[in-house]
Amino acid sequence: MRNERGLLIVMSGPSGVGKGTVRKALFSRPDIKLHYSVSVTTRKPREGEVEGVDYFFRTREQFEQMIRENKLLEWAEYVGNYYGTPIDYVEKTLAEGKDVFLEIEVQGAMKVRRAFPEALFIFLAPPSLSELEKRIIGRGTESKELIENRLQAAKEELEMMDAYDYVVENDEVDLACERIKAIVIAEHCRRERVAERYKRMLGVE
Ligand SMILES: Nc1nc2c(ncn2[C@@H]2O[C@H](COP(=O)(O)OP(=O)(O)O)[C@@H](O)[C@H]2O)c(=O)[nH]1
Ligand SMILES: Nc1ncnc2c1ncn2[C@@H]1O[C@H](COP(=O)(O)OP(=O)(O)O)[C@@H](O)[C@H]1O
Repeated sequence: MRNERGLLIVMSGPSGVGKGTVRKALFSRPDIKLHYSVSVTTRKPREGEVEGVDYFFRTREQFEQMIRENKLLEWAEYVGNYYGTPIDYVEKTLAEGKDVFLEIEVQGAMKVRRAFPEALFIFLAPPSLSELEKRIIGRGTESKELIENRLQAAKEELEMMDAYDYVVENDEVDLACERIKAIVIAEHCRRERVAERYKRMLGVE
């Protein structure tokens, strides 16, 4: 029986690369058992987004209160809105031995690295910059000005790729999911082997 803490998996990537799409595809597969941490945001809901499923939608005042009360594992301001990870869900789920999946931007991911250096960091990358631009524009959820801001943010985010443990190309959604699954399985195996070797060295079981 596994009674160790679960694995914290952090996925980032530039706006429009397909993080939301890949995450939803991952969570619709019965062969991958991850637990999604729903973030809090001050951004307005997009059409079809559901409170408590896509995000917890809050006012700036409510969000700032959560910061003051230390209810967030990390938070960041991104293109004019706050985004943050509720700490209680992450702690509780990891303690139950379950793997938690965060889909967050790069500044927040670096804060998670400080709090959870053992977490697994995956960067979702586009096949090309022109394909990325096509996807941001093609999604059609933002105004022209916001698209410009997101494209600028995306270029800065791409520079952070080096800080991640793995880079996964999102050329096709199913392939990206397969790669993430393979990384998570390999990481579990590696960590279990390391723990076993260490216990043997100490002479404990
Ligand atoms: N730091 C941080 N970033 C988040 C969190 N939740 C979502 N994000 C990121 O905020 C950025 C904007 O998210 P969103 O407005 O939903 O747009 P989209 O991901 O580009 O479709 C994305 O890079 C998300 O990964 C969070 O809890 N913390
Ligand atoms: N592998 C892919 N191939 C083609 N289009 C994709 C792929 N992944 C995502 N998309 C499309 O790109 C757009 C942005 O995807 P989205 O998941 O909203 O990105 P993000 O959450 O990273 O901002 C959407 O219109 C989505 O359907």
